[in-house]
Amino acid sequence: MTEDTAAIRVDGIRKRYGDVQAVDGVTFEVGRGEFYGILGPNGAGKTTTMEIVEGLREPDEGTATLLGEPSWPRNPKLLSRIGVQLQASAFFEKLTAREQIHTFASLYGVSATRADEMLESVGLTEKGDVRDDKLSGGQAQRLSIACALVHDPELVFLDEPTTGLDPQARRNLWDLLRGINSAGRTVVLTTHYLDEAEILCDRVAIMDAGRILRIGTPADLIAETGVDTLEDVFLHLTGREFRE
Ligand SMILES: Nc1ncnc2c1ncn2[C@@H]1O[C@H](COP(=O)(O)OP(=O)(O)OP(=O)(O)O)[C@@H](O)[C@H]1O
Repeated sequence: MTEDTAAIRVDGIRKRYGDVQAVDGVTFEVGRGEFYGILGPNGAGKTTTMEIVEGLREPDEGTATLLGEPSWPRNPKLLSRIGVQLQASAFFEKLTAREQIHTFASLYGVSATRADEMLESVGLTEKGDVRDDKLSGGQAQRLSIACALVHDPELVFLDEPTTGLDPQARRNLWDLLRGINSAGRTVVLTTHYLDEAEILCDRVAIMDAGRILRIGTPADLIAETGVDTLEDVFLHLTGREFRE
C-alpha cells in the first residue's frame, strides 16, 4: 500500500458529552510536514478534537486517520510514530527531570543516551536533577515536549504548549517548536494565543462551538476578511471578541 500523502485526515467527527455537543461535524486534513493550528476560545472543542485524532477518545460519528491508519480503535502501530505532549500534571510523581525523560524513553524502548540528548535539546541538562514540581512553568513545558519527542515521532500533538508562560518563555518555546517542525515533523497545536498561531502556523482551523468556521493560512484568512489580525478574523466570523 502506498503511504497516504496526508499526515491526518479527519472526516465528519462528532462527540457529545451529555447535553454538550463538544464536536459537531469536524472535517480537515493536515499535510505531511505542515505546522497546523487548531484555534478557538474556551470550550470550542479543540481538546476533544485532538483526543479523537490522537486515538485517545472514540468519536460518536466520523473517522480520523493518522499516517494512513485509522486512529480508532487505538492502534499500537501508530504509538511509536506519534508524540503527544501531556500536560505537566501528567508527569510521573516525584521524579527529577532526567528520571522523567528516562522513564518515557524506556517505555518506548529508546536509549538513555537519546533521552539525555533530548534533555539537552530543550535546554534542561542543568535542571536534570531537579524534581518536576520544582521546575518553572516554562521548564516543565519544555520537559513535557521533550518527553513527547524522545522516540522521534513523525507527528507531534501539542495542546496549549505555551499557556501560562511569560512572554520571554513563550518566545523561547516558539524557537523550539519551529526547530521541531523544520526537522521535518508534522506539528499540530492548539492555542488560545492567536498572535502565536499567526507566527508559527502554516495553516489554522478556527473553531467555535464544536465546528470549524474557517481553514487557511493566517495571511489568507486576514486578507480575505480585510482585517489586520486573526483576532479580527474571529470577531468578524462570530461577532464576538476572541476573549470575552
Ligand atoms: N469529559 C467531559 N465530560 C463532559 N463534558 C466535557 C468533557 N470534556 C469536555 N467537555 C465539554 O465539551 C466542550 C468542549 O471541550 P474541549 O475541552 O474539547 O474544548 P477546548 O476548546 O479544548 O476548551 P479549552 O480551551 O477550555 O481547553 C466544553 O463545553 C466542555 O465543557
